[in-house]
Amino acid sequence: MEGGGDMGLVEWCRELPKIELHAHLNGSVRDSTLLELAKDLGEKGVIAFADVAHVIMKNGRSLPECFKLFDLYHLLTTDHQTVTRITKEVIEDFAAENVVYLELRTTPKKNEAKGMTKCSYMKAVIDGIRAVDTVDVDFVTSGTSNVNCSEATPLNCIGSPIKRKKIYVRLLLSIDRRETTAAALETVNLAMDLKNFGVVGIDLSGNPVIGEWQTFLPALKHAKELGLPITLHCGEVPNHKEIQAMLDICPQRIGHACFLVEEEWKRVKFLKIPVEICLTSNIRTGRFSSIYDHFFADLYKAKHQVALCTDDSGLFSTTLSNEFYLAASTFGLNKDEMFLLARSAIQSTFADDEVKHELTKIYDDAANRLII
Ligand SMILES: CNc1ncnc2c1ncn2[C@@H]1O[C@H](COP(=O)(O)O)[C@@H](O)[C@H]1O
Ligand SMILES: [Zn+2]
Repeated sequence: MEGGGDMGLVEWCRELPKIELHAHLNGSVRDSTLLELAKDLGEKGVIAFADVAHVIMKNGRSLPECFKLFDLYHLLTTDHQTVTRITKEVIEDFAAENVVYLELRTTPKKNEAKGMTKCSYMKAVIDGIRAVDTVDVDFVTSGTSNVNCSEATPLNCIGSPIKRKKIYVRLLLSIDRRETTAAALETVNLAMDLKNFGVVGIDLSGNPVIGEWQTFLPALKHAKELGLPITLHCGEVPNHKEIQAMLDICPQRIGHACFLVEEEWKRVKFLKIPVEICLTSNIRTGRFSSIYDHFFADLYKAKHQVALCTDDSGLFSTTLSNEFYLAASTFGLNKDEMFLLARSAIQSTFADDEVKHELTKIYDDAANRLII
């Protein structure tokens, strides 16, 4: 290791300014919060707390188990007040790990029983961003917005604008693979309405064995036409027809890419599509029996643009610092290389040039401390 003084690798990975590009809001909730929420619902007789607590604390989950768990998470978290709370906590947790730029993704949800629309869900998320108090947040990209949403409080009336910069938070709106074309289109239109509230793109996620590509395609095409960047959960299962179709629309990034075969990798490399890599998630869900088999090393050697990410830091009990440590210790990267890897994610963000410039300055400042 060349720099960073006597700092041990764990501490160094934590100190390193990091950029998180693939984090699902509900997958990033603290276990302690989930347990507290489950206890509340248990006392109200809505769920059996003992069964739920056991599931929340379990380690190592298959991909189908993860999606069952998300249904439970959503039962616990999907009311306005709780959405606001978890958003606040998740941002504070990322900031505590020295994440300097967070692209947080979430699926806007309708829940008639709670009087929730996709728009009011997002308003609750935005309230959560504004409620962060352990760090300063750069979030609002512009002062006003035309939100065609029938909320009592228009989004452009929520609280005061920008605080002093510390962590940049931007949002991606996720389309869940269970959704209809109409619901997916609604999400894209909402993203467009919220561009002035930190929304920078669209994600496609959810259980990869559910849903047809043709269902999402009109919404993704619409996003493209509107100039909204897209990232896709691509190749989480070996569905090669869908992988081809996904690459055909040239997304700005892809996530996971676990089951891509050589021809598909050739296309990803040719198209220079950055890949969001979630090591712990891929191992925990059983895609790779050993981390040494992970394709990270191949992409890294090929100098293909990659970003280390957590996916679901709560669900998989990880942090972005831990993901960097894992990469360094497994693939033998030194501190200089890790620093450049972290910094290189700037180009893959969906942020505007001004933010990219600010992030570059953050890394320039940190370089003296961490690698010289
Ligand atoms: C394990 N790998 C994964 N693959 C695919 N989709 C995933 C995922 N992890 C999370 N999600 C998606 O994110 C939602 C939870 O956050 P939000 O409710 O949107 O905040 C899940 O319901 C799923 O649709
Ligand atoms: Zn994901």
